[in-house]
Amino acid sequence: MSVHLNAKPGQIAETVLLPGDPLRAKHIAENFLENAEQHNDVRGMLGYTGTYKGHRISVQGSGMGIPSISIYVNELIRDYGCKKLIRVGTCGAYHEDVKVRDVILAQAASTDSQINNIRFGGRNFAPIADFELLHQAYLAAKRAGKAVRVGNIFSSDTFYNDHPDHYKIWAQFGVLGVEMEAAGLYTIAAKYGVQALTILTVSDHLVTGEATSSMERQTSFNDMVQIALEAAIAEKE
Ligand SMILES: O=P(O)(O)O[C@H]1O[C@H](CO)[C@@H](O)[C@H]1O
Ligand SMILES: O=c1cc[nH]c(=O)[nH]1
Repeated sequence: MSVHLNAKPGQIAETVLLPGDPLRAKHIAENFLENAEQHNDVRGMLGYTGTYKGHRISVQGSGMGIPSISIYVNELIRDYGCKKLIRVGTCGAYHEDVKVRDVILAQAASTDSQINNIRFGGRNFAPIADFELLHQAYLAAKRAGKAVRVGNIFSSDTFYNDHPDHYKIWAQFGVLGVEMEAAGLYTIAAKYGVQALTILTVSDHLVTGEATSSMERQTSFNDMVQIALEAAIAEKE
């Protein structure tokens, strides 16, 4: 047990998929894992553990924003010994050639969060994905014939921004889209020397205004989950 997880010792696998939405965790457990059992219900942040192709995998809701995912990632690593953390989230796209429902592998995460500014005394840390996981996710996508984009994304502290045009400077520097957690996940994984990756499905578009429904964000985007699971179980090359 930890402060925000009531799983018993050993109930959470070393590999954990992390959707922000706890109901997406339930959807993944019910549709992708075998013999899935719920391991967490604290604060309704559902978590499950089952198997995928014979490998033990957990899926744990992480909530929205860097403060929330940081709580779960700290406890998963420190209290449950988790070693491979793959966020499966949604994002807004910054470029016209990145389409709604496209999948993005987040190679790095820029941010406006002040957490790392405080942590590193005003100097900049570059939060990056684990290369092996990124590589395996890319290969898994290729094998499945799914096109993916790989690049920098923006982990924002706000969903509703008072300066909606601010995204354009990130777009100009090649950042593919916006979500709210990856920079926190990558930083904490680096601190503890564990593997982390963020895989995102584009749920809405800042340029075109196109958007998916909240139900689709909860229950679909299966390509991303498949890629995450295949990357999670891939043997190191
Ligand atoms: O769909 P999830 O994984 O929650 O990710 C995105 O969706 C939420 C905002 O709607 C934020 O958490 C953002 O990062
Ligand atoms: O954080 C997010 C997630 C999806 N879409 C956005 O615009 N922002």
